[in-house]
Amino acid sequence: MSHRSLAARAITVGYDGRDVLRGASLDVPAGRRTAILGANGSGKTTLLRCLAGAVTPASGAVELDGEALRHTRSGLRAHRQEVQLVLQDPDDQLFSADVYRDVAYGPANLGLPAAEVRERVESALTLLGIDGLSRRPVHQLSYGERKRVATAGAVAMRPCVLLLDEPTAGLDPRAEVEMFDAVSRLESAHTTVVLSTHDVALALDWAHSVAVVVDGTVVQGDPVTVLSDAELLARARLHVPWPLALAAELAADGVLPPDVRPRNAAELRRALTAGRVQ
Ligand SMILES: Nc1ncnc2c1ncn2[C@@H]1O[C@H](COP(=O)(O)OP(=O)(O)OP(=O)(O)O)[C@@H](O)[C@H]1O
Repeated sequence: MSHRSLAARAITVGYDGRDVLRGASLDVPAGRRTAILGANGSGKTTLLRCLAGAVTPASGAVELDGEALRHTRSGLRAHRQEVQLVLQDPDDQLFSADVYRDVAYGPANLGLPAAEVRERVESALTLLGIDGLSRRPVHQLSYGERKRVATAGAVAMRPCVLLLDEPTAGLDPRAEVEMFDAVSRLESAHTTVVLSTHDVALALDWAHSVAVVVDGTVVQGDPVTVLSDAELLARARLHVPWPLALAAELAADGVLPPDVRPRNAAELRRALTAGRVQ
């Protein structure tokens, strides 16, 4: 398994004759963390579904390592071995009676030997910190537990790119930290991670690149630049993340220089003690 780049090139896609995305482009360079932000209904899930090959755009292309995805049976099958999507609601994804069988479903479907399926399931459950749930009936699990099981199912496919649709929505703060611990372990194992979220502070702190879905298109750039753009964020029904908003207020009070752009509490603290970030 190795990092691979994924991209959407000028895709137009909609439902029932109504376009959701109109010529939207997104770049996910290999190994770079990409966060997708946007209002409810803006098209984040639609974009992720296109990247995963689950929805076919009316025009434009999805490319993996520069090669256009072919929406044929074999093209999609090959794509899904490399790119996995974890849906926002785990109940849209889970269907087996118990956790083990659910996580094993994908690898077993690839026709892998039983020993390899077992090894993949066990390592995915360990990576998500849910070894103890292996024999539990899925319907008895809490929402947060089901979310981890759904993620383990995608991880067991050993994708090069993992797309996570709102992975922290509905999780308690500790579970959120644990989800990101799991994401870090995946990155160490050469999986490129893309996620959608409404959490602007999380995107600022975590991502290498931020993409805002707004008015049917995508505005992508480095997190500090994009998330300092109050006009863009207002159009997207988002707000400036607190570290940048607080630094701007402290700059207005003359406490910080105007060009300080902290990405998190630690950077803000450093700026306050040292006079500026870096
Ligand atoms: N299968 C579908 N059939 C018809 N319309 C759909 C379908 N899926 C999504 N839509 C519509 O497309 C638009 C974009 O939906 P999408 O789920 O991509 O948005 P989102 O940005 O992920 O929203 P949220 O933040 O609420 O999860 C919405 O208006 C939605 O109602």
